[in-house]
Amino acid sequence: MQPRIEIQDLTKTYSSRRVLDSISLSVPPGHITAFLGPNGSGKTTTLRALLGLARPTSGIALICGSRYVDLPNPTRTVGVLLDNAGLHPGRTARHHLVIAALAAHLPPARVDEVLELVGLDRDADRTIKQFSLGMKQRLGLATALLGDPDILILDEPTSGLDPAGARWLRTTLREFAASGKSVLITSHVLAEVEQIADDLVLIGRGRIVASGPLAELVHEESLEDFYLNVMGDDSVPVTSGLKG
Ligand SMILES: Nc1ncnc2c1ncn2[C@@H]1O[C@H](COP(=O)(O)OP(=O)(O)OP(=O)(O)O)[C@@H](O)[C@H]1O
Repeated sequence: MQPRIEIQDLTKTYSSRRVLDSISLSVPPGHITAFLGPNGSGKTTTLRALLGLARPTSGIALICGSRYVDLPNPTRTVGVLLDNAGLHPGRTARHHLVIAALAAHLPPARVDEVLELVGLDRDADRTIKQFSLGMKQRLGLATALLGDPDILILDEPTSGLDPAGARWLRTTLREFAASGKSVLITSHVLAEVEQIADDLVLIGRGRIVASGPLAELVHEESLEDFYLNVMGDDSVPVTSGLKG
């Protein structure tokens, strides 16, 4: 079966600094893959390369066998939550989603559906500048779900979500995967990841350091213990260490 997401030997350098070093990973249908690693290890850069937002120095990054830019209906294929930089503070949530739906040739009725799905229906007509971090995150998720895609690519989706929101997201992603759809998610909240991920890919300083099914990689210990063991010194920021 063709992987929904396939990255092979992806390398990215910024001004001769190699931030991704021959990254490979794949996400099959029906799987939730968690892409984990310390701050600055290369997760967002990998997602940006996959989404055509950063040009790979070498290697390939494909969605359903195509580069993102070559997908005929990107919004219907893949829903993306990267950061919430695209949210205009003066627009209402509904206005933001209507514009996104029009741009993607999606039926406007879908806007009310996703507002309800993420629990923002009662706040739909408030401006985004009045939104809390978690509400912006819910709106970002609503935007990702607009096209009813087969794939979700979510960069730290739980950040800012309250416990009810985090539980809603877990349930939504599990149902999404159970229906044969695929998720690639980054997160630093390992207790959340432990509850939903099928597969893990760990990256440290631009290199894959472990990958495989969660159930095969993590046995007796917690995911946090596994992660910290695998990462070793890579999990400690280079500049840390207060001198006493
Ligand atoms: N546009 C850029 N120009 C130069 N360096 C960059 C650029 N974007 C990212 N980097 C560098 O690439 C490395 C990987 O960054 P990236 O944002 O991918 O990390 P991350 O794993 O997503 O981190 P975090 O967990 O903090 O979000 C970092 O050293 C970062 O400084």
